[in-house]
Amino acid sequence: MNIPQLTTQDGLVLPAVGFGTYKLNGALGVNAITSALAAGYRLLDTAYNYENEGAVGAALRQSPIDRSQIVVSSKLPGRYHHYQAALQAIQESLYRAGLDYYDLYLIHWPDPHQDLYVEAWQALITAQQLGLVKSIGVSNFLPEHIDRLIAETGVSPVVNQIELHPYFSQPKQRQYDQEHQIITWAWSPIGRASSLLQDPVIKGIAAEVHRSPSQVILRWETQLQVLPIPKSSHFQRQVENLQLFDFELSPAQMQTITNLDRPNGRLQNQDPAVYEEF
Ligand SMILES: NC(=O)C1=CN([C@@H]2O[C@H](COP(=O)(O)OP(=O)(O)OC[C@H]3O[C@@H](n4cnc5c(N)ncnc54)[C@H](OP(=O)(O)O)[C@@H]3O)[C@@H](O)[C@H]2O)C=CC1
Ligand SMILES: O=C(O)C(=O)[C@@H](O)[C@H](O)C(=O)CO
Repeated sequence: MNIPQLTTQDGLVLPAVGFGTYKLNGALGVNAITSALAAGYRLLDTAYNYENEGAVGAALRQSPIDRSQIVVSSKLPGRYHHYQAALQAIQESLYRAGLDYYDLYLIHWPDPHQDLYVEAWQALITAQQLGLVKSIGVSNFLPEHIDRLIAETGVSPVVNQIELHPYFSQPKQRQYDQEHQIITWAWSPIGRASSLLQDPVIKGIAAEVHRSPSQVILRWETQLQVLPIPKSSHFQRQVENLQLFDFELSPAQMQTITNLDRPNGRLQNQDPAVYEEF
């Protein structure tokens, strides 16, 4: 499958759609991730807190695809934001996966009340210098958090992974990321299979373009220059969620979907200004 590519400000080449692995654990998880690689995914998103970096590593070893062809990304939990703890957690992440490097490593949440994310960022910078990770980024960071990282370390994240779907389309954060050459990734890009997939507006456009609701949403994200990371444990859906590049949404269809944005559109009210996850 021919997937377009995006290049980060430090030269990391990313496929325009990746594979989310939250809840894909154990042998069933390994099977689902192996199946995703067979379907054509070349970007895997995991996290220390998903407790499945081992499953990701096992799937990578089972796959005939060379490691160098796959972008593997993981995330640092809030309980390891102190510098030394963060460096050890990144090493532990690698041991769990059985990898000698991650292509990308993100701070999972800023946890602003704890206020250690700049220290965590300094550890990610060191991990990159040591070759443990090729590129570094953040997740769930607001402009004020990224401004501080840049002001205090001089190093910008290359990726910001945030909640983004038609009910929560994040225009301000997208604009900020774009102005700073940061690639925005969409987590829960199809709204975690909530009522979004049944939305009559989405279903109407899906009928117009002869695609599924999931494909319409993911295509809308890629046309916004956002990189979605849908998760599915089923091969057919994994394939469906990759088949996004042989059709196009018109400007009017794009705008109609963007208009679905709601002020309280988050799935679980996880506002990074106040939400903390450890
Ligand atoms: N950085 C962060 O804080 C966060 C990061 N993430 C990352 O983002 C990834 C994706 O988000 P996630 O929350 O998993 O939600 P998604 O929006 O990817 O939705 C996943 C759900 O949609 C179902 N599904 C997938 N494809 C289809 C389809 N074509 N038609 C109908 N249903 C479908 C899946 O079911 P089934 O598996 O049965 O097919 C699953 O229930 C995560 O896996 C994780 O890697 C997620 C949350 C927070
Ligand atoms: O899945 C993730 O990456 C998370 O950060 C979690 O917070 C997730 O959003 C969740 O559902 C927690 O209930």
